[in-house]
Amino acid sequence: MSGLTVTDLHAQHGKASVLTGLDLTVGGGELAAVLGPSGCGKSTLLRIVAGFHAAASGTVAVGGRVLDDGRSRVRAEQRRIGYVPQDGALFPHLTAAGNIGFGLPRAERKARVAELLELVGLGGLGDRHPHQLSGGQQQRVALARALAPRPDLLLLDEPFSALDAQLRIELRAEVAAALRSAGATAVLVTHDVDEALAFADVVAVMRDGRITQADAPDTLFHRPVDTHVARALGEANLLAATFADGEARTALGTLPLTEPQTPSGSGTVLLRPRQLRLGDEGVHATVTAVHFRGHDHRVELDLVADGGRRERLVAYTDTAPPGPGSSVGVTVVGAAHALTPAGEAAARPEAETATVPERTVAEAH
Ligand SMILES: Nc1ncnc2c1ncn2[C@@H]1O[C@H](COP(=O)(O)OP(=O)(O)OP(=O)(O)O)[C@@H](O)[C@H]1O
Repeated sequence: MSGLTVTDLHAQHGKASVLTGLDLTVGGGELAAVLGPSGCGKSTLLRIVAGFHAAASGTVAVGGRVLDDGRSRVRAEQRRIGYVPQDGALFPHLTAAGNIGFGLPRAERKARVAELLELVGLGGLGDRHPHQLSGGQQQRVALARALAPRPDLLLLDEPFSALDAQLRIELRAEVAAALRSAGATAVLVTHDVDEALAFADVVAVMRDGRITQADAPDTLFHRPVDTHVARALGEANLLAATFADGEARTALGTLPLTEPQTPSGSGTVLLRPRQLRLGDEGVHATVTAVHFRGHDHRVELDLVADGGRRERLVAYTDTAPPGPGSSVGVTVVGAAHALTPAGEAAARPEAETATVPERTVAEAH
């Protein structure tokens, strides 16, 4: 199994800089997701790794073999990299089996195609043409075709984006399972946070042409390096705080910190909406809005802190909360995560971090 190492990668489209010093490491056999908004350069990154676009500088290596160093490049067809585009791009005149077997040596073709059809859950459908398959089935064929020549690395460019919500959820789990059983190293790019968290061992958050943080999904969600990553992973309560002795003083009281070694000073803490419990206990806040979402309620709250400062909060509750205008007690479950000015500066060395982060609830993705 081969890992991917991208170092200080810079890339341009014409005069526009798209990647500006991107680093990414994916271990052999690991599934990684690169998460970022539309237009941030995710496809450009994949296209450079695949060999369809040239790096301006930096290096791309797979299994220790340098494929592009900004000066010389290994040709795309010699890279042993599979690529699954958004729309699958199957050959319409070939059957599913014909698509998967295309380019394979004749001697092993039949057995390998049968094996792959099983792997992606399409046993028995090899004789169908793409127009006789559903969108999800077509994407499975595209995946099987990319895996067929046993690539060192598989690249998936938002391969589920054309599918409806339920199918996306099912297919991404199946694809992740198929890739794990094939022992593949894979990089998925997506703007869908649920997809990234559900699919990958390592999620890399992209911003301004670089990776801001790459970590296990749970670490990214609960211990982001800065407010941008905190918001990129889902709704975030970001409260003003002062830190001392491993605790944070906030408008919701004094809270333990995820990292007790946090230096004394002031900054912001992150609390996820599920960390807020509503009831009779705790600091009282005013309910400003309640949205019923089927599986839970999303509750917006207004809290007036010492000195008259307002904190807007969001909580997710299983039971129906009191309606807008009511007063409700808020208690915190678990530890708060400190986002210190020093931590923010380290995550974004060239960004301006002197500004106080907005203390509002992040927009839902
Ligand atoms: N061939 C091209 N010529 C000029 N500019 C391009 C080209 N391809 C992409 N760009 C620009 O480069 C930037 C990054 O594009 P890219 O497709 O890599 O983003 P992305 O994150 O994959 O977006 P999406 O999620 O919408 O696919 C965008 O501003 C885009 O307009």
